[in-house]
Amino acid sequence: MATLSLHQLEKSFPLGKGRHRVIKGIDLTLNDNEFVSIVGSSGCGKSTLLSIAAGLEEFDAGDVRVDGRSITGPGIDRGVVFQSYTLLPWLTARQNIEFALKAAGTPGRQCRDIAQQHLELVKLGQSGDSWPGELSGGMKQRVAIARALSYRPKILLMDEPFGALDAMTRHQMQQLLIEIWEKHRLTVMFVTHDIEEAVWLSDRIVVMGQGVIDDAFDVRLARPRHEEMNRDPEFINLQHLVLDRIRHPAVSV
Ligand SMILES: Nc1ncnc2c1ncn2[C@@H]1O[C@H](COP(=O)(O)OP(=O)(O)OP(=O)(O)O)[C@@H](O)[C@H]1O
Repeated sequence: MATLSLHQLEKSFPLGKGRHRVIKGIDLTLNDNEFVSIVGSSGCGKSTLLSIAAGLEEFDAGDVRVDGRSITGPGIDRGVVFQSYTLLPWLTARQNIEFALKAAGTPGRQCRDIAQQHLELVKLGQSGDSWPGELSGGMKQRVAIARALSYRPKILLMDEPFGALDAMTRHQMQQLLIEIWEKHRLTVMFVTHDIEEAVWLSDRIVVMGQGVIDDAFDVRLARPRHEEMNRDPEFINLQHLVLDRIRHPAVSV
């Protein structure tokens, strides 16, 4: 069970002599095991919202709850993956995961086994001794996902995780993510600029306007999803609806 709920969230940054209100009273709940993508034009506040949910960014007012409990900072109930790989270059792939496990309080003797299990989960079972500099972008991002999942969070927060990857690798990573999501019953918040990716992956797509939730669309395509689905009229129609909403916001702010 893992629900993530944001209530009346407010966030502003200093700007000149005043403040720039970036999140304006957002209410959003991600249900247990739900895959929710957040899309919206550049600068509308997607990353800020995700960072607040991760506990990495403070907020001015409102409440963030995991299973009903207010959070005040990062926690092992939430795993986070960013676009930049954020691996420590002086540690091997396995050591990067072990480092996170130790920080999460896992007894030292268990760390190696858990790290190996998670390398296998992301199909890098043979690459544990590689240095980040020896890995491709897709492999680095798989290590970052393994690391985020290693301490068994029920919520995964991902900010443009595949944005830096080529189309083929990106597609492989999307498939891997869906496999992991189905196996581990995760609740996922996924920020992306790619509407096709959002439709392909999600149960629900939330469109942000400037600091607000502008609209939301349920994705009613059957699972498991497969490549040919992007020719399905429902898939294409939904892509157009989402794009249209980004271009023509419903909520004026
Ligand atoms: N640390 C900060 N200090 C000041 N302003 C910030 C800070 N972080 C974000 N902002 C501002 O907050 C607004 C929202 O930024 P945010 O990165 O959340 O948007 P985004 O929707 O994720 O954008 P993009 O799609 O381009 O990544 C922007 O106007 C940005 O300039």
